[in-house]
Amino acid sequence: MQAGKLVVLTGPSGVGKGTLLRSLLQRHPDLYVSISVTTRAPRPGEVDGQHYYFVNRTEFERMVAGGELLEWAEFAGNYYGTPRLAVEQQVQQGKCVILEIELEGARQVRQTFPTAFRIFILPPSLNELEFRIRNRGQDSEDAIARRLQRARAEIDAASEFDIQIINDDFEKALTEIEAALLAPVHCYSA
Ligand SMILES: Nc1nc2c(ncn2[C@@H]2O[C@H](COP(=O)(O)OP(=O)(O)O)[C@@H](O)[C@H]2O)c(=O)[nH]1
Ligand SMILES: Nc1ncnc2c1ncn2[C@@H]1O[C@H](COP(=O)(O)OP(=O)(O)O)[C@@H](O)[C@H]1O
Repeated sequence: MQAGKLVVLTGPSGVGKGTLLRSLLQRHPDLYVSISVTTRAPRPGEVDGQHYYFVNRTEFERMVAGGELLEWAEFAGNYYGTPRLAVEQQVQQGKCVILEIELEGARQVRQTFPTAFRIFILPPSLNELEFRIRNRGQDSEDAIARRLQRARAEIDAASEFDIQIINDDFEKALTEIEAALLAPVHCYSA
């Protein structure tokens, strides 16, 4: 793979990764955001092949065994993974590919693709994180508890990443991500 065109975006559930990415894509349509495979049930409004590829555990395990995933992890009781082929094809075509994945997956990518640029998004506080997850209104109490429990360990690992961005003021965080991708990663030109 071409060096420097793979970007990993990690941060606790509910910190705003998806929302930041949607805005980033609007401003920079040339970016390619990888579509993950998951065993999680679709949320209302989520479209198969657009937000995720929704599969059952047997199908997911078949993909793992077949080497079809660049990385994968279990998160809050479900499997999540990055389809390898699409990412490799997009990088070969010169695209800047963004993986929005959790900590274990990010660590795997560091082993297999050490030149990937890795960004960690932090919440202003754990209280605000919990507020955002609840306010989003998409998860059961059990799913919220699992996400918050995982959030603490993820936040503790933030220093493993190339940069840390606090998503407090949304526009400021977006501008910081843009600046990071513009300068060292060359995902697009000014
Ligand atoms: N390792 C890995 N994590 C993923 C992948 N896709 C999504 N995730 C992460 O899985 C976690 C749960 O995602 P999701 O159920 O959509 O919940 P949300 O992040 O709270 O909206 C998040 O931290 C995602 O970044 C993937 O392909 N691989
Ligand atoms: N800077 C911000 N300030 C306040 N709320 C935010 C901010 N960024 C995102 N949100 C909100 O937080 C919730 C979680 O965001 P989301 O993008 O789903 O998080 P993630 O993809 O990291 O799980 C959403 O309701 C979103 O609108």
